[in-house]
Amino acid sequence: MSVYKEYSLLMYIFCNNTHHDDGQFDRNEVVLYVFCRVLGSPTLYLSHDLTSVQHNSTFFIFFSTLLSFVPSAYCIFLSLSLSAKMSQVVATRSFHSSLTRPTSGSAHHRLLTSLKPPTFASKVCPQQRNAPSKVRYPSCRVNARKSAPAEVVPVSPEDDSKIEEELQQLRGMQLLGDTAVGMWSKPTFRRKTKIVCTIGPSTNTREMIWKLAEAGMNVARMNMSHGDHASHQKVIDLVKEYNAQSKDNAIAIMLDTKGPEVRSGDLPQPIVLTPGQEFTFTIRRGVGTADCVSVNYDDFVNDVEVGDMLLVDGGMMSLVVKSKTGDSVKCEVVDGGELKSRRHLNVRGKSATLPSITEKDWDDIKFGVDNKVDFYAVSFVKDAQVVHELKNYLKSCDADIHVIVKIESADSIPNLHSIITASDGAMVARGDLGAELPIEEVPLLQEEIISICRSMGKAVIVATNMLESMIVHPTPTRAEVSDIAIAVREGSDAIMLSGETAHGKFPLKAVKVMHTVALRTEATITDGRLPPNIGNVFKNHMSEMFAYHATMMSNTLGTSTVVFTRSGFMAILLSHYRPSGTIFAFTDQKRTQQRLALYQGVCPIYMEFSKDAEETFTRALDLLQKLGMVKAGEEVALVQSGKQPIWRFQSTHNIQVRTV
Ligand SMILES: Nc1ncnc2c1ncn2[C@@H]1O[C@H](COP(=O)(O)OP(=O)(O)OP(=O)(O)O)[C@@H](O)[C@H]1O
Ligand SMILES: CC(=O)C(=O)O
Repeated sequence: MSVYKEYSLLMYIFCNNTHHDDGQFDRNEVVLYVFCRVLGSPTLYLSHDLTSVQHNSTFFIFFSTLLSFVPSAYCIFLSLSLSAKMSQVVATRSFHSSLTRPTSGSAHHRLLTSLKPPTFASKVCPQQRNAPSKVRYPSCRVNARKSAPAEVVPVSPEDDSKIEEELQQLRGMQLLGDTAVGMWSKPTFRRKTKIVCTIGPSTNTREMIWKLAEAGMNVARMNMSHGDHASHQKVIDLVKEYNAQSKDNAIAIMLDTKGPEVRSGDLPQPIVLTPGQEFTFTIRRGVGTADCVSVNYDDFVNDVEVGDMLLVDGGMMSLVVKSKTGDSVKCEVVDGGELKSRRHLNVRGKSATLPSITEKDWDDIKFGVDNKVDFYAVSFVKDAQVVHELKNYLKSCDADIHVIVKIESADSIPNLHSIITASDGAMVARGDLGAELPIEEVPLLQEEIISICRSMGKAVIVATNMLESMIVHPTPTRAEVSDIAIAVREGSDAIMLSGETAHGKFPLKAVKVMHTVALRTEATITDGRLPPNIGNVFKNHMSEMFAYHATMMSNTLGTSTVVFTRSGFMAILLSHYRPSGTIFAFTDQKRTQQRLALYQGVCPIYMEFSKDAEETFTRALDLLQKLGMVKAGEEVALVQSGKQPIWRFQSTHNIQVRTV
């Protein structure tokens, strides 16, 4: 069914309109192209110089756009003598006139393929020309050129002197202004992909939380499989204390539920398993001998069958089931190793028949509500029902906590779309995923989950083993570095450190390596890549259109984006379009600032809003300049859109290009 929208569009452009003989397009033409292309509405074109209107390429775009989409549209050319420094586009939606909104993919395609010169189309939305209908294989365009020297920090974590040099240089910025410069003076300020750090015995002190934040941590994760409420409370309090002190940086808090995981019991000391050896798992409590250990799940004996392959510790060891009794499962060791306390047990190809949210999880979830955490990472989600159940519970508590589903169970795979649709984002939990499913499926599923999340406008985190060797070694393997680069190129919002920061020997170095590799990789991605069907999710929402066009403008003009948000909605929406410049998200809500820390490309900044829009804009741009985030004379795309209007009518959305 075609979508009919009723609105009228008034487009006006005030700008220093320059004429280009070289066939290149200027800012006005970009703006015109962008808006005519999709809105297809009566258009008023104001220009101080009609020759620019007569320019062949402009005519081409103008008429091909209007005629191909909107036969009834009309355009008016006016010649004005304007040289204002600001170009402004205002689209006003009302319900007085009726026009068809051209949103069909084929129309888009027609327009894009008819556009000349091609450089323009490739500048504005190159990803659509090549977009496959289903992303199965890496589709990103990577330019092998070197990144700007200022953005390259040393790759080797050993090279602390160079890192320190960079930190010193950035710290110098603190002298620039009188506001706290926490985030912006750290080497995190241009990295778009966010870093999640699991906090554990290596990092649960005040000193380490501060150092992790300075090194680039954006989200602190607490794994409820370990520790108790008292130890997690201490971490939450420390992160909140850091956030309160650091006016311009915020660390989000993520509570990761234990879920229905099956683990072996406590052992007085590690047991060495050798291939061919007989070994027994029992549901009897408190057993921990050289050839038998307890399992924490009473139905374990019923769930496994003779011939099943058991994976211990994410596949570090494996055993085949040989026989069963009423309370025990006898196995033969296939791949041996050292069995320590409380290790994960997975049955290849099977998920445990436990509910996704256990009693312990509900207790932990309540703990999260009381402590106003930002995200739940829900383990072993198998279907969307459990997400609805949790969301309903959170609504009943009036708790504003976002739900990230962990994709790690074999049963979740057939339900990926419905699970992700119900959630606020997903985590590719590769540890258990690679144990429940054949390991070679993991990279393919990672790519697919990222692609689904991107097309649905949901956050996505890639987790587990990213720098595993750095738990004990100060340098990463080359394969680990490549793994980070792949997750960044695939477009994940965040990448996660687990044991590396929880109990590793080099937690800070691990964060620095992750930061450096992500930053270096991002510098090779030349333009924002839109997932092919992202528009389908929000197609009825005007904000989506403005996020899309703001992204195209920002990519074409090479600007960063400035947005003002209370709920975070518009900043998150913009993030999903992955503009190539930074999204500076100003908010007057601390919770929103904290939550936005997870989203790719978003620099969340807390600032009181004034009643006057213009005054707030000026203060925001001044602050960015003071912090060294933008320079005088630089242009930024300032977006006013979203669900909750601030300083505008519900029906009026804006993109302005402003010169700082
Ligand atoms: N709060 C904590 N207290 C004590 N140890 C912890 C804590 N958090 C993590 N760890 C240690 O760090 C290791 C790695 O953390 P991670 O979050 O990856 O847990 P995991 O048990 O390996 O896997 P999963 O993420 O699937 O629960 C854990 O196995 C545990 O030994
Ligand atoms: C993160 C996690 O739970 C996993 O990889 O299994």
